[in-house]
Amino acid sequence: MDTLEIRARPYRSVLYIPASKDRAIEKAKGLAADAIIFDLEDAVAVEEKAHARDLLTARLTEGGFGNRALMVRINGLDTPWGEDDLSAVMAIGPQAILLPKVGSVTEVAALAARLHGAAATRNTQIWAMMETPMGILNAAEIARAPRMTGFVMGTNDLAKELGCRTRGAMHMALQHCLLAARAAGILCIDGVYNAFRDEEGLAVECAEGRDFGFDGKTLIHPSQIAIANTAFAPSQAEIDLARRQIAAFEAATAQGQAVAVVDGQIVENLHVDTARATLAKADAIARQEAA
Ligand SMILES: CC(C)(COP(=O)(O)OP(=O)(O)OC[C@H]1O[C@@H](n2cnc3c(N)ncnc32)[C@H](O)[C@@H]1OP(=O)(O)O)[C@@H](O)C(=O)NCCC(=O)NCCSC(=O)C[C@H](O)C(=O)O
Ligand SMILES: [Mg+2]
Repeated sequence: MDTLEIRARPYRSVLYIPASKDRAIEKAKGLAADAIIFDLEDAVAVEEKAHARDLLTARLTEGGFGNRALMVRINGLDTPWGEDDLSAVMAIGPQAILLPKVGSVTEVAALAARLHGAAATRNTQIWAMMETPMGILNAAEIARAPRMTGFVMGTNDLAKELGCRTRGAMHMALQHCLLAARAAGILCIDGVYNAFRDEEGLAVECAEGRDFGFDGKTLIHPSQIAIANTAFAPSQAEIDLARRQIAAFEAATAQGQAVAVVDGQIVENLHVDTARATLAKADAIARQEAA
């Protein structure tokens, strides 16, 4: 997939749903999340792993999730559940498989080779949880792995591995993964905000993630969706400015100028690229919300 195809849909809100919770799976059909991660890994207790796998297979086969992007986070292939998860997922062929705790490009390439062999997964993409020190260090290579189209930051695991106590202490890792993702033309989604009843705190963290350049935020509760959808969408002021920048630049170039001025700031061809990307994102959101 090329970058344009990858960016054809929004990923403002990416909701985790424990695959063991049938009620939550059903509820997802009416939620305004842009994407859903059905989780077989950390949100599912060991005793429930097999039940969750069977339930998810049944629900995904039934369908009814509309236009949302659907991905499945399997257990690591080095765990007792990973191979069974992969077999189940290969029969369904979701849009993407999210591989946890990725440490190297070799792990992704091995998974990609296996997907190649099954008809249902011919078009299945791979996403990587970026949440181990080795994974972060290898981010640039992982971002270029076969079938790789997105990173999800795993800030809980990363904090555990680093022994750090604040999000600020992970800024370097977050930005390193963003650099790697952008260099490869793939998506990059921010980590979860654990205090799911603290709406103000979530809004602050979403604003920071948007300022950094993330495409959206992973979420753990339906009440977080609207906040992320607002934070990661272009505002009306940004859309208006983008239109005025494009118009001013086109008028300037028609007169042989390479630079226009809008609101006291220069507008060059690179700013017009950004303005067009803003409008494309707004269009993608409108299409998603109309579907
Ligand atoms: C956090 C929760 C355990 C809270 O659950 P609960 O107390 O039951 O919430 P509510 O009573 O407020 O629920 C209200 C209704 O909403 C539905 N619900 C709740 N959560 C979800 C959801 N995620 N998706 C869809 N629907 C959801 C409830 O069923 C209620 O519905 P109804 O009864 O019809 O009114 C719980 O929200 C939860 O389990 N969240 C997901 C946790 C999870 O997925 N964790 C794993 C991902 S985080 C992670 O691993 C990140 C990464 O790897 C890292 O390292 O950082
Ligand atoms: Mg994790």
